[in-house]
Amino acid sequence: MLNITMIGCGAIGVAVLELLENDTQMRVEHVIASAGSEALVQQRLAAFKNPPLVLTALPADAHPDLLVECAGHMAIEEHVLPALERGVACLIVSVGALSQVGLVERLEAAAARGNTRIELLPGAIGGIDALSAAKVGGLDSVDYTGRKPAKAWKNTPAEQICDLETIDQATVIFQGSAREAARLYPKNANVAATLSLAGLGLDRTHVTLIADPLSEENVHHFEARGAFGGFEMSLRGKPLQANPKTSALTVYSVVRALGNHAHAISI
Ligand SMILES: NC(=O)C1=CN([C@@H]2O[C@H](COP(=O)(O)OP(=O)(O)OC[C@H]3O[C@@H](n4cnc5c(N)ncnc54)[C@H](O)[C@@H]3O)[C@@H](O)[C@H]2O)C=CC1
Ligand SMILES: O=C([O-])CC(=O)C(=O)O
Repeated sequence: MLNITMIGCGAIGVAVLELLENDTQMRVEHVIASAGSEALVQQRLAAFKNPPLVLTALPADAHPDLLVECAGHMAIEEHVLPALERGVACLIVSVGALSQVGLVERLEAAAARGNTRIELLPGAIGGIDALSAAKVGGLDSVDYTGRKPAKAWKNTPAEQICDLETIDQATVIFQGSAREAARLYPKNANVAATLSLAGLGLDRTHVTLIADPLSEENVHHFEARGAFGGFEMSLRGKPLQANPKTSALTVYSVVRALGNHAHAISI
């Protein structure tokens, strides 16, 4: 039985727990919540038959098989770095955090000292296997467009560019590098950062972000060209009801990755 600790118990975390509730090969034993939110998290877990224990940090004597982050960018510094140092293998969805200068190197160094590994999950996007394979032969360009319903851009700098309540057509709210996208739209820049890390890097990956009042999906489209040829992919993700900024595929990506650690064959 794979013993898992999960950081964060919001839209992704609760949905992952629901999917794993009756699994016989893996179990989330502990959930790490932000200090002060323990009661709220307990409430979210009330309907589970056998809920995980809620903590605010990984206890010093705990050695889960895997620590999976489903919380947000701050959790990488707070929980993932120290867990790697202690030799706990980590999986993360908040890949956008890695656009902070120096964080990739710090994670690598912590994992090396702990003799363990960190895995960056594809989350809301697909095709990362093909993109990172294409990188081996050399890439010329990677262009990404993220299109989401207008309400998904609430509380972001998009509010200074257009009135999200009243726009009646698709509006470009950002064009630039993945590095700048991550700085301005951290909660929506995980896909851009993942494509950058798999492909041409944060400065050479071109990003366009669109607020679309006519869309009910989170559409991630990218086009890559290089020595291998070219490919493009469009993923029309359904947003989670509990958090419209997050696509449902992210939940399934976490469950798939955990399953790949628990099962004899990984795919
Ligand atoms: N790679 C990808 O494609 C995607 C990645 N994400 C990432 O996943 C994160 C979580 O997404 P949702 O579940 O939709 O968000 P959410 O806001 O519904 O839930 C996040 C939960 O984590 C908790 N949390 C925040 N910081 C924490 C910390 N330092 N320690 C412990 N708990 C903490 C919050 O209190 C909240 O309950 C997002 O912030 C985003 O960075 C989200 C969507 C796609
Ligand atoms: O679609 C999603 O779930 C999240 C997203 O765009 C991102 O973080 O880049």
